[in-house]
Amino acid sequence: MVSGLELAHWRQKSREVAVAHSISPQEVDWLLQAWAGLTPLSLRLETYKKRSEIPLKGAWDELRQLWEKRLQQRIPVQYLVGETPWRDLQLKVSPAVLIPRPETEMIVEIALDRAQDSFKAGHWVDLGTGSGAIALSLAQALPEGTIHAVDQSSEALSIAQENARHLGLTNNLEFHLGSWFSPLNSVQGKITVMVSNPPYIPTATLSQLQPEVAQHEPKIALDGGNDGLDAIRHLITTAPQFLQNDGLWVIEMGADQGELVKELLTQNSNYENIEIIKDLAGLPRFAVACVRK
Ligand SMILES: C[S@@+](CC[C@H](N)C(=O)[O-])C[C@H]1O[C@@H](n2cnc3c(N)ncnc32)[C@H](O)[C@@H]1O
Repeated sequence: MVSGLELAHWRQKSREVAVAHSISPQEVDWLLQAWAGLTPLSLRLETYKKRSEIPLKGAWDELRQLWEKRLQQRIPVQYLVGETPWRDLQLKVSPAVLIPRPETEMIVEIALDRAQDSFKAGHWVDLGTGSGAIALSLAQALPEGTIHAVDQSSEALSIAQENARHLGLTNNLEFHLGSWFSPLNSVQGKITVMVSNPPYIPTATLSQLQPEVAQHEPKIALDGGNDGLDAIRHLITTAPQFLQNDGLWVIEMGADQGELVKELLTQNSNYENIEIIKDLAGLPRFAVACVRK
């Protein structure tokens, strides 16, 4: 237990320290939401200040230690609290999975918008599912469909499965351990939509990323090989064998990879209706194509 006033004082000080460390002060509030159960509204209006006692999830000292860890070890706050909001889901995360990014949220709408109505009851795949963010959103939106969530990391797949159980989204979701399409022989040629946010950062760039990413997020989720396009090339080459004729191919990529990805798709005679789509920041972020065989 802690008083509202004490918490407000700590919050104010910590927000200042965050700015001095080039960390968003918003992160203090995320910690307080998770640790003290405060709502974004009560934080914004500071109504929590009037409360004489606020129950905490753990010890008051532990919260302060977590914040010190955030500052000194540059551990992302989402790993410290073990969860993150994404779209309308609250997802468990651990250092075994990439923290799902806000810019990825759009990929779900892109796939749902462009999929023909008849695809909605078909087989959808989320390749490199990580925390399960994309697959779970699809499972929620497509009760008639079957969503196959694939990852090469067994630890990541366990987190995705835990998220599915916790959110009650297990009915139309299947989990597969393995590399890209390789565990999906049973649906070969029958997949209606492939969605993937694969690793796409060039290996040499990894060490230049901010410490929160470079030191704490899983390398398998980030490293896209020499030019960052290893996984994307593989998905372009193998998808036509696994997707049905007319099937939809959707990926997220690096903001500077749009032209290259478009060229790779254009060079492959199995793709048409190639489209590069910008994210909310106006950066080319998604590639969509239709498989024609
Ligand atoms: C950029 S993360 C995306 C995670 C999640 N889909 C998201 O958007 O937050 C890439 C994911 O691909 C997985 N991955 C890397 N190589 C893979 C492979 N060969 N086969 C399947 N998954 C792979 C990683 O483990 C990681 O979970």
